[in-house]
Order: sequence, then structure tokens, then C-alpha cells
Amino acid sequence: MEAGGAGEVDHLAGERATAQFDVDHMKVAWAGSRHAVDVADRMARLVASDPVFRKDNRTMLPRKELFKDTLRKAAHAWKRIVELRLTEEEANLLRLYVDQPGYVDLHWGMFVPAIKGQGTEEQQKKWLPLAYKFQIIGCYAQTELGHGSNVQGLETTATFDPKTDEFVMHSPTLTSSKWWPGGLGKASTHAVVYARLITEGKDYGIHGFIVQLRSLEDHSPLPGVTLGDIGGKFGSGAYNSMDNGVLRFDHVRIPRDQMLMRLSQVTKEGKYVHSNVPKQLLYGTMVFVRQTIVADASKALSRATCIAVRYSAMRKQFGPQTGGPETQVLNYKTQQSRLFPLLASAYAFRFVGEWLKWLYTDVTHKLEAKDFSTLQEAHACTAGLKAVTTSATADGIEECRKLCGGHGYLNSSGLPELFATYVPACTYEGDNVVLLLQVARILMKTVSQLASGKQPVGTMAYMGNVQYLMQCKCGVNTAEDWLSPAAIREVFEARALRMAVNCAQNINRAPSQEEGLYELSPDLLEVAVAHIQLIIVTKFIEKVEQDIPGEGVKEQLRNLCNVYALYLVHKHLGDFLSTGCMTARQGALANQQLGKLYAQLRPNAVALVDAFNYTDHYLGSVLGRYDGNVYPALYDEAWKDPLNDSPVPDGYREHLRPLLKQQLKLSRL
Ligand SMILES: CCCCC/C=C/C(=O)SCCNC(=O)CCNC(=O)[C@H](O)C(C)(C)COP(=O)(O)OP(=O)(O)OC[C@H]1O[C@@H](n2cnc3c(N)ncnc32)[C@H](O)[C@@H]1OP(=O)(O)O
Ligand SMILES: Cc1cc2nc3c(=O)[nH]c(=O)nc-3n(C[C@H](O)[C@H](O)[C@H](O)COP(=O)(O)OP(=O)(O)OC[C@H]3O[C@@H](n4cnc5c(N)ncnc54)[C@H](O)[C@@H]3O)c2cc1C
Repeated sequence: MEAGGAGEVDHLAGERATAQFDVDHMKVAWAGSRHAVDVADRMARLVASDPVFRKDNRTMLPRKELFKDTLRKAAHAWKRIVELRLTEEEANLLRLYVDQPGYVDLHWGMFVPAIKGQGTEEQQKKWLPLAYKFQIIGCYAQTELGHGSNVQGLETTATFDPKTDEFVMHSPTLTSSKWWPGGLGKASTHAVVYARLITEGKDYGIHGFIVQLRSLEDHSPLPGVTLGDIGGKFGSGAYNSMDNGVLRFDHVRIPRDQMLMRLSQVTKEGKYVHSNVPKQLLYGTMVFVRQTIVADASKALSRATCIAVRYSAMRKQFGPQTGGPETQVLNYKTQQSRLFPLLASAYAFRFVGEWLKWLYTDVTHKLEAKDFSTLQEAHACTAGLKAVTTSATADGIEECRKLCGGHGYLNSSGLPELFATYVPACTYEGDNVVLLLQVARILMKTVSQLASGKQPVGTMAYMGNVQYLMQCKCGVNTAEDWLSPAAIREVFEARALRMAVNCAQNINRAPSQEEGLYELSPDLLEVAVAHIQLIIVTKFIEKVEQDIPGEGVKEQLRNLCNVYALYLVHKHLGDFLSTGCMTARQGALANQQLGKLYAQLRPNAVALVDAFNYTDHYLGSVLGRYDGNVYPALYDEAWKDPLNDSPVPDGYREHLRPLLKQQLKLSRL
């Protein structure tokens, strides 16, 4: 728990005293409202004080025990949710702070949303109450052994049999085996299965079906269903608590009304009827989850930076040549230039995630009113932001590990497990490269429509300003000029647009559009990244322009926003220079300003991570302890390793003793 209890010493008190802003108000800015801070605080403490939710031994558990521990925690969490009559908001937070990937994530995160989004009202009435009360457990079974990214390439079939009014679910090949779905391996009783719908001899492509997989009596697989876990995954603990599974069907029959029929239907005569809606609505659950993944990126990166900032503030190495106390590693400029952009990114991702949630809700309302005009914008923003934020977060967590030196490599630092748990986010819910190429294709289409005078809208509206942005010159003359939001915004817009136009021109020179898109795909990725970074920077600027209460809070957020933007300028200087958006001198001035911003951020660093309001339990790191009392904790933690159960290790008699005796004999010869 946080410091402040009787007898505790706050080793970071000096750091906290230098903060130039009101931390309590920053907590509100981070969480979104006072209410959000209070609920999160209550739920985090509830979890931290409950021994069942202990997780410090997790990386030492064998897989079977880890999985059982996950089942136990999930059941206990549900018991507490029911006993305490928690609201949906409270229950979600409680699960977040339990912090152990498990089948419940897919049950609530994908199974329920898939039924809500693709089921008819009648189907929702039938299935949702069962799911809400955990009378059934569901997962999302889309990916197969042979195809994940290419959803249209899935092979599982659902063939309609009008004689019995049933679909026959079948896995015709090895590669059609469902492979990866979380919760499928051991826990789920049901799944939303994506399969090719075949009726009247015609293949109508991929559709969703609710399929029961296991008996509700004894949990055994139903006849014709083969089920199992796909095996151990990267890292200790980490995502190994999840039963990612394999599933095969051997002509399994399900009633016709278990096809999710909101978007299209099959009549009992076997006639296929498609409602007058875009077929991409089938991908709605993925769009929903991608949006939540952006919010999760800020959580993961803020955890890692919290650990690295606190540890860097207490850790000392070397000192002045003249003697005197050693230097806190956080005072090294190199440490700051590696760490502070990550801290700024955590804040940037938090605010863009908040905006994306708003966009998603807005699009959902429009879809309900049969307005599909913003579907493309929702797809581009969720796909692109998911890709950029998860890649930056995974890289950022690994950088935080290195920033903690040798101790960062210990499991007790929390960073190896955080990385191993987080890194698949770059792959699941859409491989990041595949998703960025989707964004780039939309950008190319938008560029090609500019000539016809079609005005782009939403986050692509800036592209309509093509005449100006293609020739504008950056007006920065001094390092301070880089503190202007207008200057920052303009160079990011010009960079994104010029890269997109250049790429579109190169594609047009190719023998065909398809060949051009193929040949230039590495450039297309960079075009998409530039566009998405513009969105993140813009949303951060807009956030800072809002009314933000609390002494010094707005100033700190403005600093962080500038750090984020100028760090990107520095990192991608090649883009800005090659597109003529700025001169080399202006690039150097941006870097000069960045150095000044780091110096301003330094006295506030610890308080800025305190504002995340994470308990020591949630952080799960001896290095990131609130009180900064790291060394005794590291020392104590080492003795908990099973290898230290006895002073003489298992295996000594068989493998060490004979060796040592033999060497002794040889030396006597
Ligand atoms: C709780 C968290 C735990 C998470 C656990 C993990 C779960 C999972 O991983 S579930 C499985 C997730 N799988 C994926 O994400 C697969 C990724 N692949 C796809 O999303 C798609 O197959 C694709 C988008 C890469 C390609 O789809 P395809 O049907 O081949 O479409 P085209 O590229 O030909 O595009 C046609 C058209 O449709 C537009 N579009 C594509 N996706 C969407 C969408 N989601 N929403 C709206 N519109 C979409 C695309 O822009 C094209 O538009 P036009 O050019 O105007 O035709
Ligand atoms: C931890 C985890 C949990 C998961 N949970 C679920 C789940 O609950 N339900 C579910 O259905 N699925 C789940 N998945 C599957 C996941 O959605 C897929 O793995 C993901 O969509 C990527 O697809 P793939 O594995 O087919 O990769 P591939 O597409 O085979 O990717 C391999 C390589 O090919 C590249 N590539 C592919 N296509 C292109 C292209 N068009 N252009 C350029 N490069 C390309 C990729 O960038 C990548 O480098 C999970 C996966 C993981 C790792």
C-alpha cells in the first residue's frame, strides 16, 4: 500500500516535496473525474487487502497451479462482486486490479460484446442474462491455425440443414482448427464461433454463431467437439494464466437460431437474407476491443514508468569528482531523455484513449440510427491507435526494464512479467502491421479523392487544407518558439499530409494500384504512423486547452504535451526534413527545447507518477514501491524463491557431489 502508515519512512519524501503542482488534482485529470479517482481507489485497496489476490509468488508457480490460481481468483472476485453488490464500473475496476489474465477477460470483453453487437434483441434476451450471471462462460473463437489476420480466409464451416433446421459446424482441415481464443482451452462452456455460412449450396462468407462446447453438468467437451490448451507462452507467469485454446468440430449440430442474426439471417427454408447494412459491421467486436486496448496501453506504460521513475529517484551511482554524495540516476540527462518521453507518452495515450472512447460511443449512436458515415473513421482510428500505442508501450516497458539496470531483470521488479503479459497486444486484435496498412489504404483513398474536391472529415479533415500544408514553411526561429501549439500542430499536419501525397504519387507510377500498394507497403506503414501520431499530439493539445483545475496541473500537462510532441520530432526528424516541413536548424532547436523541458519535468517526476494512484499491490514491483525502500524489499524477496528453500540444493547428491569428489581425487593424483 502507499506510504503514510505509522512507522513507515518515505524515502522519496524529498522528491515529493519538490513537486510544483497539486498531485490530488492531477489524479483527477488522469482518472477523468473525482468520482473515477474515488472508485478506483476503493477497488484497488479492496483487492490489495485481500490475501486471495496475492500475486507476488505468481512467476514461480508451475502452469497447472497458476491456472488453478486464476480460476480461484476469478471465482473469488465474482463472489466479492455479488456480496458487495458492486456496480458494473466497480466490478470492471476490481477485475483490473486483480491483474491476472484469465477467461473472464474474454467473457466480458468479447463474448458479451459480440452478442450485444451482432445478436438480435431476442438472442440478447436469451443469452445475455445467462452470461451476466455466469451460468455460462463464453469466449471469442475467430482465429484458426491457418488464418488470423485474413479473416475472410477462415475455413470452419456452418452448413445449414433445412431438414432439421440446424447448422452443422465442421472443421474440414487441420488448418481450420480454432487456435488461440482465450478462455477456450479449459474454462469456456460456450463460444461465439466465426465460420463460413453455407446454405443452398452457396458460401456466404464469415458469420458468427453461438456454440455450446462443454457440458453444463460436468464440463466435459460435448460430442463431436475436441478441445484443449495450445501450450505454454512467453515469460514466467504472465499470459500463461490464460487458457488459449484449440477447438475442432466434427459435424456438430446447433439450432438455426444460434446464428447471430442482427446483420443477416437464414430462414428456416434456408434462404439467406442480408440486412441493408455494411458487411464490415461483422468486425464490430474487434473495433470495440481495439478501442479498449488503447486505454489499456496507457495503464501498462504508466505502470512501467512509475516503477522506473521511483527507482531512478532512489538509485544512486557515481558522484562528483570532488567527492560528496552519489548522484541519483534520475539526474543523469541520458536517463531523463530515455524515461521522460515514456512518461509523457503514458499521459498522451491516456487522453487519446479517453477521446477514442468518446468517438466509439458517438459512432455507436450513429449506427443505431442507421447512419454509417463514420464507420471508416472509427475503423481507421481504432486500428491505427491500437497499433501505434501498443507498439510504443511494449517498447517502452522494455526500455523501463533497462532503465532499472540489473535489478530490472529480476522478476521481483515486475517489469519482465509486465512486458511478457503486454507484448502480445502488438499481435492480438489485429497484427499492428496489418492494422497500419488498413489505415494507410484509407489515407491513400482520401488523397485520391482530394482532386475531385471531396472534403475529408473527422481526423482526416486537415488533408483538405492541402494547398497550404504542401507548401507552408515552419516559422520557428528560437527554441521557445517550439512551445507554440499552433507551430507543433502545423508541422505534424504538414509531415503527415506530405508523406501521404508522396506515397500516393509513387503508387500512381506503379503498373497497377495493387502492385503499387504492395511495393510501397513499408512506406505506407510510415504514412499511417505519421497520421496517427498527429492524432495523438492533437488530442493532447486539445486536452491541455481545456479548463483544468488544480494549482500547476495545466502547466505540467502542457510540459508533458510538449515533451511528447518534440520527442517525436526528434525521433522522426528524417520525415520532417525529407518532406521539407522544417530545416535542420529548426530540428536542432526542437531538441534544445526538449532538453529544457526535461529539466523542468525533473522536480515533478515522482509526483507525476504518484498521480497514477497505483497501489504497491497493483504495481507488483519491489523497485516501484511508493516508499522507495527498495533494498530491504529486494533482499527479502530473494529468499522467497523456491531455490532458497534449503541451503543445499536438490540435485547436489546426484550431480554436484560426484563431480566435486572426482575433482578432489584427480587433484590428489
Ligand atoms: C480483452 C482483450 C484480450 C484480447 C484477446 C484477443 C482477441 C483477438 O485477437 S480476437 C481476433 C482478432 N483478429 C483480428 O483482429 C483480425 C485482423 N484482421 C481484420 O480485422 C481484417 O481481416 C482486415 C481488416 C485486416 C481485412 O479484412 P477484409 O475483410 O479482408 O477487408 P479489406 O481489407 O478487403 O477491406 C474491405 C473494406 O472494409 C473496411 N474495413 C475493414 N475492417 C473494418 C472494420 N473493422 N470496420 C469498418 N470497416 C472495415 C476497409 O477499410 C475496406 O474499406 P473500403 O476500402 O472502403 O472497401
Ligand atoms: C495472446 C493472444 C491472445 C489471442 N486471443 C485470441 C482470441 O481470444 N480469439 C481469437 O480469435 N484470436 C485470438 N488471438 C489471435 C490473434 O488475433 C492473431 O494471432 C492475430 O490477429 C494475428 O494473426 P496471425 O496470428 O494470423 O498472424 P499472421 O497474419 O500470420 O502474421 C505473421 C506475420 O505476417 C505479417 N503479415 C500478415 N499479413 C500481412 C499483410 N497483408 N501485409 C504485410 N504483412 C502481413 C504480420 O505483420 C506478421 O509479421 C490471440 C493471439 C494472441 C497472441
